[in-house]
Amino acid sequence: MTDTDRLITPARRAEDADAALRPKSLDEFIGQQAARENLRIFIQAAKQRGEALDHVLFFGPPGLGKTTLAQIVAKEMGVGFRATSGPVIAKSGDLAALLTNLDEGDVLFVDEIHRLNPAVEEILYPAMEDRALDLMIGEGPSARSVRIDLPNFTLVGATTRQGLLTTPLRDRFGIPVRLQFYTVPELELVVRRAAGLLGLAVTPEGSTEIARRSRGTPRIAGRLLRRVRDFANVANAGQVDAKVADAALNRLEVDHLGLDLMDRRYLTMIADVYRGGPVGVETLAAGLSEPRDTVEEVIEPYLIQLGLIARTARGRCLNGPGWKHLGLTPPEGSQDGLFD
Ligand SMILES: Nc1ncnc2c1ncn2[C@@H]1O[C@H](COP(=O)(O)OP(=O)(O)OP(=O)(O)O)[C@@H](O)[C@H]1O
Ligand SMILES: [Mg+2]
Repeated sequence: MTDTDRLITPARRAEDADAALRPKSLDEFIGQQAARENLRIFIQAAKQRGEALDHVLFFGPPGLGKTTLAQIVAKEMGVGFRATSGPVIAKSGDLAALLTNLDEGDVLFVDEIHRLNPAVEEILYPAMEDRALDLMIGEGPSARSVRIDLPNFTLVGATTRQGLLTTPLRDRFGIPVRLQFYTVPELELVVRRAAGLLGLAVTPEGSTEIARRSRGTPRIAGRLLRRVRDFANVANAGQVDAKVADAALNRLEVDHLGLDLMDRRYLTMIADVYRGGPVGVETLAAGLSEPRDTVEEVIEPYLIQLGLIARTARGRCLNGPGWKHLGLTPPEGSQDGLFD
């Protein structure tokens, strides 16, 4: 099983008919209250001054709403939205073409901005700072640089790996926004809103059950809701209540915390093979046959959020709640007590 095969992966999957469920305005956007309130003020101020919004960087785990917010920023500013992504921009010329084709005030959205190649990134610095493009014309001794003015634009970057951004790039974003995992009550609202859009009847207990198992992630909430709907339809259940949701999610092997087989393999490996740790992430990744990135970006953040494991300088450790979730008791002398 690779990560993208998992029902509960936060990564995009083909089945995520994202467009239909995507909130279209700041008012419609659920949760991330601090980020939302700040954005609202910055947008209002920029509009009052008749300026483009300062450059915005959204960072945080997959599926929390970075792309959605980027689109909302453009909508709320009343400007055009152009989207691209780090790995797609191969040459500096590609970026130059994108930038010179922007209209005044436009949002240029660069997804996975930590994956820009360094030559392309160089072009971005003067573009962000002075809204200008420095192009080299000719080669050798006769080469000269010409400066082309760009329209005022807003760069909106998104990344799951803020730590991989170079400092000069990170420093050029006036508005850095960290997205947080959603609380269960927030995810209940996400589920109810999505159910409304899908024309599906869900009881409050049904939405709680789905929300609790959605790993703090609206993308997963939407996906689980669609799967639960399939079970409900086939079972001729008039509405999704806690029982219908629970039965469906158990069948899908998503447990009551939202963990699946991969998470349990990860936890079990630390418990059984490494007596609760500490164990290095490389070792765990090798044992699970998963890339280290997947382990760090996809599997661990939610387990840490739940307090089941801890990342320490010496490696990963299973915490008390982690042992408990597996139905095991920590061996004598394990690291457990430290992280309870
Ligand atoms: N605040 C929210 N309220 C309701 N639905 C949301 C919210 N945030 C995200 N969603 C839903 O979750 C889906 C995933 O969001 P989005 O694509 O913006 O995540 P992302 O952070 O860009 O993920 P990735 O890192 O994979 O690009 C959206 O299609 C949307 O339906
Ligand atoms: Mg995205």
